Amino acid sequence: MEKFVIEGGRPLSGTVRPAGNKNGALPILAACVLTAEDVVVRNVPRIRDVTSMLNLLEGLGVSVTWLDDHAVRLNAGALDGGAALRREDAERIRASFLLAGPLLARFGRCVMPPPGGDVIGRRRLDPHLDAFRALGATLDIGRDIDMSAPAGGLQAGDVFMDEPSVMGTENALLAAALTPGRTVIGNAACEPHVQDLARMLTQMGARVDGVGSNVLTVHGQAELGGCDHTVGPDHIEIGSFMALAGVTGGEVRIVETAPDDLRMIRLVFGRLGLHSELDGDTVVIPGEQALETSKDVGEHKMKVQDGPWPAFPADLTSIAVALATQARGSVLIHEWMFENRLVFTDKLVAMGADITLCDPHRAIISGPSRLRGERLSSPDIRAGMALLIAALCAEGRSTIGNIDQIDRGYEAIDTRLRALGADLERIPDDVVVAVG
Ligand SMILES: CC(=O)N[C@H]1[C@@H](OP(=O)(O)OP(=O)(O)OC[C@H]2O[C@@H](n3ccc(=O)[nH]c3=O)[C@H](O)[C@@H]2O)O[C@H](CO)[C@@H](O)[C@@H]1O
Ligand SMILES: C=C(OP(=O)(O)O)C(=O)O
Repeated sequence: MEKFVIEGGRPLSGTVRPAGNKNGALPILAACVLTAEDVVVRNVPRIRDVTSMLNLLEGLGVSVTWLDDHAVRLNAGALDGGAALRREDAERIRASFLLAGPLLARFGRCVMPPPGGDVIGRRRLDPHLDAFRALGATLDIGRDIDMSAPAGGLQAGDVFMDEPSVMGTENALLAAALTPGRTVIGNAACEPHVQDLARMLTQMGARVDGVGSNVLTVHGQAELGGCDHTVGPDHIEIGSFMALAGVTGGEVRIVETAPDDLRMIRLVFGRLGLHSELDGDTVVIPGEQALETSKDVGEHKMKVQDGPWPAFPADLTSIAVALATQARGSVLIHEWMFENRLVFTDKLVAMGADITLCDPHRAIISGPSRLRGERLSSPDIRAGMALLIAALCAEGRSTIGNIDQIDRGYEAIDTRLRALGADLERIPDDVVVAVG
């Protein structure tokens, strides 16, 4: 195990290119199981969750060949449906469950161990299972979930999600793509990564209409072909770099973004006082901004609430909390999706932040606070990044343990932050370091 040692208080400045979207790459890699032909995926982020997904695929018999640092060729031609998912790999990531749709559609049966992922509250699988049932599957639910398609395979049909679950929609898309006929997915999620997967499936031969909306129509095929697909930029990582620039005060340029995916993030961060500009597809965060939260009409306290796309992303609420600690004024942050995501704010309080946790879903942050270096540990990917942001703007030295969590979703974050001027080192966990 390793930890980060951070000397805070330095402005970060320079240019950074976002990695490919973690939550896009995972379903896109899983989609290779749908075809016996080669699938080439480019702009793959080199993060732990991707390694876990590739281990799972290799365990099933998929051949995995790296073409360069970020491009991988996958071939699932040798699969016959006989191999089981390795339990320890499946339990490592939430996205392991994304293999259910492709396996069920191609082989008519799969046995899924419980998936892993961030422990940030209750995480339902019901929308996934409802979708498979709507396509004709029968399920035997124990600790593992054993799913079978009817004789002759899944049947195209009408799927209506009980909530716009991101991975639930992706699993429905993956299964429907290899199910001949027209499947309509209603109340679908439409995050950028869901859109990216739909575009890839279209390239493989299953046309998906309605991409970007909450009704997707999939024209599934009995066979799908290979493709060459490039994963889109990670808007959550871009939001994280924006907040980092804002709290440390340097000018940062984030190149090769998808500006349309950043509208809500720029709007909400703008209301937290963080001004950003677009220069083509580059996001520019000017340096030395005096952050100040705006008020709603009538002098009411500003509120940030996440929601399904195109609302503010749940995965950026922890980052928004860290940003708000440095803004003059106060803001209510309401993370209504996940029960435990705001629990980490006690660590920011220990650093000197003024945060009142009203209940597990709502926190009031008043700022600006002078943060001090602390001994910290990362409970999940985004809280880990929020703590890193806080440590980089704090006075003195901090350490952050359990950084496997950060490495799950952010590629070579220490190297990339050092290139922006951060004083940050990765050292073995058992080396004792004074903080403060
Ligand atoms: C690998 C991956 O892609 N993970 C992402 C995916 O997880 P995942 O696909 O698991 O998340 P879901 O969209 O299924 O649901 C998230 C949670 O919010 C609840 N919920 C969700 C939507 C809704 O309208 N009502 C509701 O109550 C669900 O019950 C669940 O507890 O989407 C989440 C929500 O954007 C992100 O935080 C995760 O990073
Ligand atoms: C919650 C997240 O990931 P996962 O769904 O993979 O646990 C995240 O990316 O913030």
